[in-house]
Amino acid sequence: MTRNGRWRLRVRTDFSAAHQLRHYQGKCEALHGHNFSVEAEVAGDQLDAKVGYLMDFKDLKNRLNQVVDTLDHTCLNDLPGFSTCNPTSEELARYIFEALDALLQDSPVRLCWTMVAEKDSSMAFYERCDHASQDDCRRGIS
Ligand SMILES: Nc1nc2c(c(=O)[nH]1)N=C([C@H](O)[C@H](O)COP(=O)(O)OP(=O)(O)OP(=O)(O)O)CN2
Ligand SMILES: [Zn+2]
Repeated sequence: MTRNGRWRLRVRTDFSAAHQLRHYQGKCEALHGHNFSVEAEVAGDQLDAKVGYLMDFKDLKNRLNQVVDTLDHTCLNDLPGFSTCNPTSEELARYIFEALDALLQDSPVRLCWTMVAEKDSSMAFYERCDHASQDDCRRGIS
């Protein structure tokens, strides 16, 4: 059967960490902590023929948690990934995107975006931006 649609899956997790924003003019320049929320969304157009899912939510969340575990209960500024850039929500979303994207190479889905929020009212997204259409966030489509 020919289909025009595709599926997207989104998973959510969180971590706690300390950070300070160098060059920030204000209280965030001092060391402080957040309970960060993290989301990741993937897309694909092939369901597993037997189970009828794109990818097991559990598997996707495990891979996201593998990345997030490298940040949990750390001082983010001390991590190698943030030696030259501030651990802002923006940089954290990019870091998580790149690490998770690598972990999804053997999977049937393509990572679309990641999101990091310090609180419910402020969040940063990092999304794929390559030659393929932004909208065609799936493998094999150019
Ligand atoms: N674009 C971004 N802006 C800010 C970031 C960031 O990562 N990206 N980060 C911070 C600090 O981490 C700061 O700790 C944020 O604290 P917060 O309590 O949210 O700041 P406010 O005092 O402005 O919060 P209220 O909503 O007023 O309570 C700052 N900006
Ligand atoms: Zn902060």
